Amino acid sequence: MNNLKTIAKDALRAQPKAELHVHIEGTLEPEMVFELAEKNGIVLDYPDAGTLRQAYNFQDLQSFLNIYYQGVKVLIEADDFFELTYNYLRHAHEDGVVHTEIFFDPQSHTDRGISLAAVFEGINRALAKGQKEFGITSRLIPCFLRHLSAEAAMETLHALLPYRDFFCAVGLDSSEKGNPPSKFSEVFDKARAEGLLTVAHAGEEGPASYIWEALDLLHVARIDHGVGCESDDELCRRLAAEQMPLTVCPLSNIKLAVFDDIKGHNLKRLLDRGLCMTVSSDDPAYFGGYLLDNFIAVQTGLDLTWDEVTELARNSIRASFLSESEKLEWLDKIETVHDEATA
Ligand SMILES: Nc1ncnc2[nH]cnc12
Ligand SMILES: [Zn+2]
Repeated sequence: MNNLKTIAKDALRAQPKAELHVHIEGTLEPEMVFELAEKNGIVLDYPDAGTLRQAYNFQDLQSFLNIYYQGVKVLIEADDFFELTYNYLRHAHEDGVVHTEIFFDPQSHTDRGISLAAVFEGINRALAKGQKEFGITSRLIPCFLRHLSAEAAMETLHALLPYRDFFCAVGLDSSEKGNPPSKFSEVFDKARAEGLLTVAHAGEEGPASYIWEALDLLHVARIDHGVGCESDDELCRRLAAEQMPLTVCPLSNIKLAVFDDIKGHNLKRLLDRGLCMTVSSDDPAYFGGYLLDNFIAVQTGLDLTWDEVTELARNSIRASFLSESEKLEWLDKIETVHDEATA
């Protein structure tokens, strides 16, 4: 099987995949927004879930974030975080996700008076249940909100450290333009001194220089998005030489107008240049698709071959924070699925 035009969905689902870029708050479906708002006595600006969904018409990252931070406000109790995370895991399992590395935004909860204890308790309970029921393994990555100050990020890091056993890395997200990685170099220095890995959103809407900064100042293990690298040949050569993973979110990029349409997306062009490309869903409740939908979108939109799709699956495992032995196990399974499908 060289081209997946006819059997894409089942084959794509069967291929073991890791999801490396998903914001748990971005898996909050409108129906759950309303259910939790009612339970927690929160008044919403929209009459019903359908109307809220219709408002998901974004011009850019900021127009999305304005609605996303409204939605977050319905999450109050540990049980809310449990339900949110468990629903995502069920969806991910249906899509053939075997391992997931989940972002969350501590400041968007603590700034509303929600304790980190409640956030970690709810999410961790769901992760344990998801592993037991679905066999999905996971890591957690709290992100600093880059539109807030470096001091606030440092305070957040200190508040997170008592929960150090529950996360493996820190990240950087929110409004990119005007908030370069360099603003957070001290916080990331401290995080690395604590033995944490680092990742950062860079080159989603921002310039290639932000990707250089994420590499050289934040010493990231992965670049989240990174599609803005294409304008800088030297940067592309470096990313390829270092096999620095990019966690690319195709449907997100279309919804937020980073590319006009999927045919213009640079995932395949960058794959052809030897970069370590991976595919993720970012905020699936807002962008019209979970991981499998993203794989289908790029496979059909960019005419990816089965070999190219398999390379995306391999890269997702290679770029994950699993142990080397766990990676080898999944890479073996990916080869088996690949060979069976091509036999
Ligand atoms: N796509 C995205 N970019 C930056 N921050 C985010 N937070 C949630 N989704 C995000
Ligand atoms: Zn993101």
